[in-house]
Amino acid sequence: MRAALVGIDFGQGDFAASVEELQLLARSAGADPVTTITAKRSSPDAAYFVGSGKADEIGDAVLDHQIEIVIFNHALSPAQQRNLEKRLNVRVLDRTSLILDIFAQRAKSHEGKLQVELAQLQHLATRLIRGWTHLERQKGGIGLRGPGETQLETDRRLIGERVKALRARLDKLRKQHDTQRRARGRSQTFSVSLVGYTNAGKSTLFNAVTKAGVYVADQLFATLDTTSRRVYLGEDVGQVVISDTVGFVRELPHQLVAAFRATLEETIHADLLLHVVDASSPVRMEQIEQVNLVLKEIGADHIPQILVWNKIDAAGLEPSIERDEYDKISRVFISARTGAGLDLLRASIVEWAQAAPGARPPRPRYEGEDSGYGDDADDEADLQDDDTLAADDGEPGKTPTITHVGSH
Ligand SMILES: Nc1nc2c(ncn2[C@@H]2O[C@H](COP(=O)(O)OP(=O)(O)OP(=O)(O)O)[C@@H](O)[C@H]2O)c(=O)[nH]1
Ligand SMILES: [Mg+2]
Repeated sequence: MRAALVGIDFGQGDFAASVEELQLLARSAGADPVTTITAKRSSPDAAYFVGSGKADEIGDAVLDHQIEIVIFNHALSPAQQRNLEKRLNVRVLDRTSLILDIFAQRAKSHEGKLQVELAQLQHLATRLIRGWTHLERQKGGIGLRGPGETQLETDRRLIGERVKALRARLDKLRKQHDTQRRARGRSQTFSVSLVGYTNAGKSTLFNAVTKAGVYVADQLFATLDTTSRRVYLGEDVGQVVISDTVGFVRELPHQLVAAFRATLEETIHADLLLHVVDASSPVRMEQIEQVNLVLKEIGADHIPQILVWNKIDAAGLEPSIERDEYDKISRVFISARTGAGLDLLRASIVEWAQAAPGARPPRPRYEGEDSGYGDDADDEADLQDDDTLAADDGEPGKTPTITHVGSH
């Protein structure tokens, strides 16, 4: 789908990087960005977000390039979106809707799909004006409208009912997960969660560590569900559980953060976070900050972190480890792609696992077992197949054991 991108520079942050990110977001959603229109403003225009001269310029671009969709790098009010669609005669999408759309395409687990639908409906409910008949058609239409209801009232009621039903189902799933987690909590496997900005290289690192073959792509939000594997880290600590998670992004729609709290539950209950950073990105510091904001929002900011500076091959850095005695954060410089520095990272995880309260006595080592990362098929044996935690419907034998040992 041929798309025109619109980014307005309000003089905050790295504007070029944010436009570049919008291009990647648009491509991730399956759009083909053929032109990008930018402007500088001090504040958004109430009616069109951009000024009317700029709106005309966008209109010309729509005609010149046979644009089918215009994507704004900002949150638009329902009125702005409507006004723009009328003036440009083409579909207009804002940043929130774009991200919701990508999530909708990527969601694989039952729970993930419910979460995305809930977020989409909540977003839609705020911009429901009239003539929205999607749900009605789905349900069969005629006979659905209550007596004396307008179309708008019917739509509102249908959305409200669906939101309620989705919430109830997600609540039930969450309770199941809690029960499972409590049951698993008795055995004390140290758990590690990979977190970080989208595209930082979390899944690549997860694969390098576990050889799991998780989907890696130069796309935003390639991973939506939480996947976990056991990894043997040597005699001293035995097995740990490592989880790969959904990436974070600047201005992650609020509904999505809330909706994915359940998916991120493994993160909230982890003993240690590996905060993966794209060391080659010019906006890495801003990304670290954004990730920490989301961690705070989901209640995971108390968990100790190792900052994993990834992609050192692209950044021209050497593998190394830095310890900050003051803020207790270690920084490990690695390349998930080339494997450089993975030994340092491993040593760092082992250190944390050993220091954890309730660190368990080591599991006996099997004959011929290698202490390297997931080198031994046996390490993954009981988690090999379908061990996506988010989609886990309760097979205790197959699920990793998670212990919440609190902050260190
Ligand atoms: N040069 C270089 N590229 C890397 C490295 N690690 C990952 N990449 C690339 O970065 C891109 C994103 O990698 P992913 O592992 O999918 O990133 P992610 O953090 O899981 O992304 P989401 O799941 O979308 O949040 C891919 O094109 C990887 O090949 C690295 O160490 N060096
Ligand atoms: Mg990923």
